[in-house]
Amino acid sequence: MTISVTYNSVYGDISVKEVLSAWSAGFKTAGHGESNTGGFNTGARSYDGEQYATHGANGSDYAFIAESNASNGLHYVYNPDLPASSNQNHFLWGQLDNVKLGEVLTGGSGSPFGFDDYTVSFNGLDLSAASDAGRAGNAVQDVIYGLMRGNVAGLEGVLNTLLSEFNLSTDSTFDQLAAAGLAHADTAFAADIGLVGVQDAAQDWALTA
Ligand code: HEM
Repeated sequence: MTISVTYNSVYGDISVKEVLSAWSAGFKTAGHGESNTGGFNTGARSYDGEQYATHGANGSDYAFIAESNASNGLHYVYNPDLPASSNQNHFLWGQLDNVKLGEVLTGGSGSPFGFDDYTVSFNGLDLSAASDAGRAGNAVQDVIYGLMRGNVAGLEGVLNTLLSEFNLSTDSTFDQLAAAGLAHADTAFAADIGLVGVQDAAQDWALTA
């Protein structure tokens, strides 16, 4: 599957790396654990679904959505019988296709996650991990647990691998990705920003991306 990127047109002349780093700074850290578990689209205490999302800590609105194109394609293993630190505990497996970054998380508890303000969606990441993958050497875990701590290195590595096939990298701007046919700007996002209460375009986009 080829990578495809949908970005808010206001970020067109900014590099992928700069946008990731701005998101990371805004997200701070989710401080994951009992107090900030994040959740699956299927429900607050569920461990499986098509999407897993969480937002930053300390009042940050920055958030991410990890998404599978497969029905019920992402699974979290939480086994209270194992120590929390066990490699076979607290890990994410399944098929990870898309990572979306933005601000002001919406949805969840049975409905699809979205954002009031979209930044970017990286689609076609094509990562997967088996049910017994554990944490070590699990690319799905590396990318998502990284983001949960505001660390974009795992995602950036995956993007660089995919973009290098096209002589592009995370140093490229979104408009350069678009010129290569890998990305498209969504001007509807830009129009949406600042229009308080108008969320339909963002929601539609979330469902069709
Ligand atoms: C789906 C992506 C998720 C990943 C990659 C993930 C990963 C982790 C990791 C690596 C830890 C640290 C374990 C340690 O102390 O070494 C942890 C802790 C924890 N996670 Fe998750 N987690 C995810 C989602 C969730 C969800 C959906 C819940 C609950 C609904 C949850 C509940 C917890 C709790 C309660 C702890 C603290 C456990 C303890 O200290 O005893 N996590 N998680």
